[in-house]
Amino acid sequence: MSKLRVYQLAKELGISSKEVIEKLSEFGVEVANHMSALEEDEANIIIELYGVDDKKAKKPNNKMNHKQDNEPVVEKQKETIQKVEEKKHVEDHKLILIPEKVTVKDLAEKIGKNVSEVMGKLIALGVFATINQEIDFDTAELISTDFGIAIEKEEVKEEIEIGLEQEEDRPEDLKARPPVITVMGHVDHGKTSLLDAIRNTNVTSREAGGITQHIGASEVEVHGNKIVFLDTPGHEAFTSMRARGASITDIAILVVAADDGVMPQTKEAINHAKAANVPIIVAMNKIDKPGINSDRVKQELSDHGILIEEWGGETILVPVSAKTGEGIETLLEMILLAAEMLELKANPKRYATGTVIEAKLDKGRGPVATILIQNGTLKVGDSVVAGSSYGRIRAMINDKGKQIKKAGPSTPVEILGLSDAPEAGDLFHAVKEDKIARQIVEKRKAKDREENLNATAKVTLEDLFKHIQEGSVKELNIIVKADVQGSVEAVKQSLVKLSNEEVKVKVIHGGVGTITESDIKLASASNAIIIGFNVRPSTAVENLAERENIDLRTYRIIYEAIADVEAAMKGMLDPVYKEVVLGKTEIRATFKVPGIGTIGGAYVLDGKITRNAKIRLIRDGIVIHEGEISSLKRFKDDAKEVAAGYECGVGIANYNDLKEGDIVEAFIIEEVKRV
Ligand SMILES: Nc1nc2c(ncn2[C@@H]2O[C@H](COP(=O)(O)OP(=O)(O)OP(=O)(O)O)[C@@H](O)[C@H]2O)c(=O)[nH]1
Repeated sequence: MSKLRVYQLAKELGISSKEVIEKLSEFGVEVANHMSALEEDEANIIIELYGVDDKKAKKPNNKMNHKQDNEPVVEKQKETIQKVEEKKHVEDHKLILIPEKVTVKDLAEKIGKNVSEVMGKLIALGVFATINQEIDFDTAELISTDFGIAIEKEEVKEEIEIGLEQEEDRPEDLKARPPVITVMGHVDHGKTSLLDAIRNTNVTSREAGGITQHIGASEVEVHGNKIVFLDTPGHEAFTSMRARGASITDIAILVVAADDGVMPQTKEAINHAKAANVPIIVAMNKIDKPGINSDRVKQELSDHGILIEEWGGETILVPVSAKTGEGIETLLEMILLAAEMLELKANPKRYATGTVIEAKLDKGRGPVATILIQNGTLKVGDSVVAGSSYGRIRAMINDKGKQIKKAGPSTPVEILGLSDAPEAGDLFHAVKEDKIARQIVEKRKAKDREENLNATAKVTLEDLFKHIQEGSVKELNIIVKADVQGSVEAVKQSLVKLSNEEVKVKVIHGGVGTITESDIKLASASNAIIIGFNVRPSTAVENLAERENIDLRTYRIIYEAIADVEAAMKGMLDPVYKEVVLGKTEIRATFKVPGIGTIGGAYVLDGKITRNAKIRLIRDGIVIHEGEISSLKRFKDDAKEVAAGYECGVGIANYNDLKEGDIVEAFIIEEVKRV
């Protein structure tokens, strides 16, 4: 007699595979999944527990032992079982939520481990963090997984999203929902053909021949159970959508052509599905082709961490042919079984939430979006928000092209009535009233604008040529600041003359004085670079420029600035050397030392000053001298370097006009390794 599989036994007894697996586990029998084959005595445990003569019993009966005098023993056993079940239930449902950043201490506490254990794992990863140091979620997840503990990222609710906060679902409101499937695999392995074949098995005679609306997802029905398939290529669903925080797939079908085996995109698909923690079912396609070697495919899968059930692993592999239809029925059944194990549930009673799968601007119908409802029920007339668009549902169309009035969890629907087309991966929410929807979107748009302004890729002389070639830069905006008006004018004129057919050089602002915060802001808003002559920005301004990614260059000689810009435009900029500022030191007193000259009593404000550094003397933001250090002392002793927060005596070679309040900027010249 062939061995009974878990799901077959479960079906026999009218209970779920999950229940069988759990019961077996209580009796010390661990099985991988519903496909696992059971030994006779293992199956007997369950059969005895649920009763052979009462096949459809939903609850364990106490006919384990038919002798009346053993009744108390049976009762006791049940009580044991019950306790284990309760404990397991609590453990299963306790979600450990960890924020994007977490201190080592908090992580240890949350996952119930000693700080030293957590640190040990961190060190093994090459991360030397202190107890109060923050680590990111990915690292926290690696460590927790290592302990065998699953954690989830705590979503931070932003103030602007308050209108979307909803109460937690009550357990009694949760109802089973259909699984949502993504098909992944290497190019030409048959993803599209497989989806078509699946849809074709499912076309009812009424629909056959009718025009099926393409809405980016479709529902098929197998033995009265629904399965939702997304058309989005699996990779996209896993990369762009995941990057935007959307997780829409319950199970991934990995299509592997039997005649081709595991290929680069197959590997990628495996990695994506694993990273997203989505179970995989392998559809070994094209089995109708002659001379295929399925063992080779299985071996290759195993080499990439996918061990199939037949080889003692957990992954189900179904041989199929999208061409002949062979195996499609089994594949669908396996999807349903896997879905059963996941116990997918949602609450149809709440406002709908979901994810945008596709969206476009339709000439006749306006913005049209296909959304997958993941929780709640969406009704025509509901006020909704999706990304930065909002509106009221004017009409809903299902995947069969039929207008519907409402749609529950795991339903893909096309919706009309949004203000603009949202983006794929945008989250979708129905809200109480139009006003809330509009407010949320206004706030989101304002935030986007602010972020965009900050995130615009800024032009630099280094990458100017690349931008010119790509055609993305047609104008080079420059801000010129100099110590005297004459220099400003001279630089402006020389720069403007550099304009050529591809790019026009524009000096959008020029002025006398040091480089200020408002220069940086202007550069940021107009994507300009800043050139300074004999002027230096303060540390605060320098930091701002760095934060805003502004290319800020300072020169002593006009010709050098012009030459740099010219070279950059031709793609020949070759800054073999670059200046690295070490730190700034303030002169707080001056002393005349006979035979040596003026020495400044100084305080190192930031960074450091070193004996061998070059220096620049800055007074009121203007460079008045550039040269070298002649002496650097701490008290009476010569010092090699003095760090921030310390006092020192500084002498400048061939320069005696030191004044209180002068800034000595120390720098070195480093060679730039060109990429
Ligand atoms: N013999 C045979 N050919 C198949 C089968 N499934 C797909 N094909 C063929 O394989 C080729 C690729 O199939 P597609 O469905 O376009 O593959 P895909 O993975 O969707 O390809 P991309 O969308 O380009 O990534 C087509 O020529 C199909 O006719 C099958 O089961 N048997």
